[in-house]
Amino acid sequence: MSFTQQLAAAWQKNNSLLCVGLDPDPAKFPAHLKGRDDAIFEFCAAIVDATADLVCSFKPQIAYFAARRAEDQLEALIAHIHDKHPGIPVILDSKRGDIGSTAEQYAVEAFGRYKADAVTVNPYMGRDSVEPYLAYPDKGVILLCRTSNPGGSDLQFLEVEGEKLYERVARLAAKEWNSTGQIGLVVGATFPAEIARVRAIVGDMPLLVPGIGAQGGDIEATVKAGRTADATGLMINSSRAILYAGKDEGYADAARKAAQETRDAINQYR
Ligand SMILES: O=c1ccn([C@@H]2O[C@H](COP(=O)(O)O)[C@@H](O)[C@H]2O)c(=O)[nH]1
Repeated sequence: MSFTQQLAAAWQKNNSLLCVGLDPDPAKFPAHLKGRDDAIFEFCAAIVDATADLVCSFKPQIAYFAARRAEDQLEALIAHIHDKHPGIPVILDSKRGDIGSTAEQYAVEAFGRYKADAVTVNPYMGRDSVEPYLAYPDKGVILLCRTSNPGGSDLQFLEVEGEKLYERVARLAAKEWNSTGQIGLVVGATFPAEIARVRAIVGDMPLLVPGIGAQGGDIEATVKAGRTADATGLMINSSRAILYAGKDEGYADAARKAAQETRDAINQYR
């Protein structure tokens, strides 16, 4: 099944637009995991198992694994998700971007090594830097468009021939680069007006929306701005607010409770 099909099935099966982000920071782990060689895997796998029936996708952020030489635990975690929770797509958040020959290697990293179902890509280097990922027909390619951080406006809000740069990215992605239907876009929950603008440009394209929870984005405004006519179209990501909802050995239960509340809050406005 392709990423797009898996996502559509997970939206329905779990009645959820929530994407749980896996950003493991050992400094925030409960005491019983500290010092263990496999702590990152154990921490994330427990969160995954506790929330898998509440989500439409998981999004591991590669920096949290690579910074601690824990890429093997990232591989094991993605294999665990595929094995124990088949049908829940995994988006590798690596935000790669480079010339075509190097992008080919990044695509092998995401889809061959890690076996992710989709990858985040920085489209700043243009069409040929995105094409190598599109060579994997079953995989999703999610381009940065209007990011959730305040500094995103420095470049993404620049006027380019009568439109903002993020609007140009959305238009190119939807009208010129997406002949295979694999592309999605990242649009921050911290900017609901721009979510609505992107939705108007791209039709039903899936949007990955980080920025609720720890970054303070408004759930109601996000859902109303980004939902499609069939009340889907969104993967609304929350990482820290779910991962660190509890501090002690009951952290996975606390994460489940936070995920359930977040999913339900999202569903109120679909
Ligand atoms: O514009 C963007 C693109 C990616 N992210 C990533 O999403 C999560 C957000 O984590 P929270 O703890 O829910 O704030 C994180 O992995 C970022 O790298 C983003 O925040 N904004």
